[in-house]
Amino acid sequence: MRLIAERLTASRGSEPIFADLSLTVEAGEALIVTGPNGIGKSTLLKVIAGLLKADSGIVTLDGGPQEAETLAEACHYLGHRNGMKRELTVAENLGFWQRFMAAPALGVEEAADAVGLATVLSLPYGYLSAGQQRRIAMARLLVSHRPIWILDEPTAALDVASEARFGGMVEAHLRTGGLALIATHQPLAISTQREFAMTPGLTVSA
Ligand SMILES: Nc1ncnc2c1ncn2[C@@H]1O[C@H](COP(=O)(O)OP(=O)(O)OP(=O)(O)O)[C@@H](O)[C@H]1O
Repeated sequence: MRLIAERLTASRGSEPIFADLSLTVEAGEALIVTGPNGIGKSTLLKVIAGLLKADSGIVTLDGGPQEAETLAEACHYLGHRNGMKRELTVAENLGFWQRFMAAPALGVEEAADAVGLATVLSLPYGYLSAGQQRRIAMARLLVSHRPIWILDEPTAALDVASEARFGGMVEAHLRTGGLALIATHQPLAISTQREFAMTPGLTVSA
């Protein structure tokens, strides 16, 4: 499996953000997108996930799962927001995502346990601390199977132990043939990674 973005050009409003940007991510690999605030990392991830339309260029998945008709169906996207309802319990939130995404993988309890939070399942999500909320958002990646993980600053708000646990989660995902595209300002504990540095000046490739 290979994720290929070719000559992507994107803008927000009337503002050009990047042009002719190309990258490839292979199965088993994490591509880490870095660069200063406002350079366009989140925009790039949203375009690749199919959440924003590019002005031009194409994103393709070579050798992806046959059941996925679109790239969006083959990926988990975790943005700055966690995508959880504050009033629902942690278990209800994870259960919702498991049903919504289909392709169930770990059970809700197992996924919460994998992020070290098996004890908070019956609490309203809104009661959790910022770091705990982010960890439960990561558990969402485990309750259904998607071969592509697109993650925007996933470790913001995490403590050191949780950063290490996150690195282990991504490595396990890569070992089973998945791939990851991750925007971050922080070093990540992932051994199989390659950096894609976005710099001022609009044409880049990786
Ligand atoms: N909804 C929007 N409408 C208009 N402009 C936007 C919108 N969202 C982002 N932008 C602009 O697009 C540019 C790129 O933003 P983006 O969030 O992709 O950057 P980033 O590299 O992810 O930044 P950061 O490191 O701060 O998260 C910024 O100049 C930002 O102001």
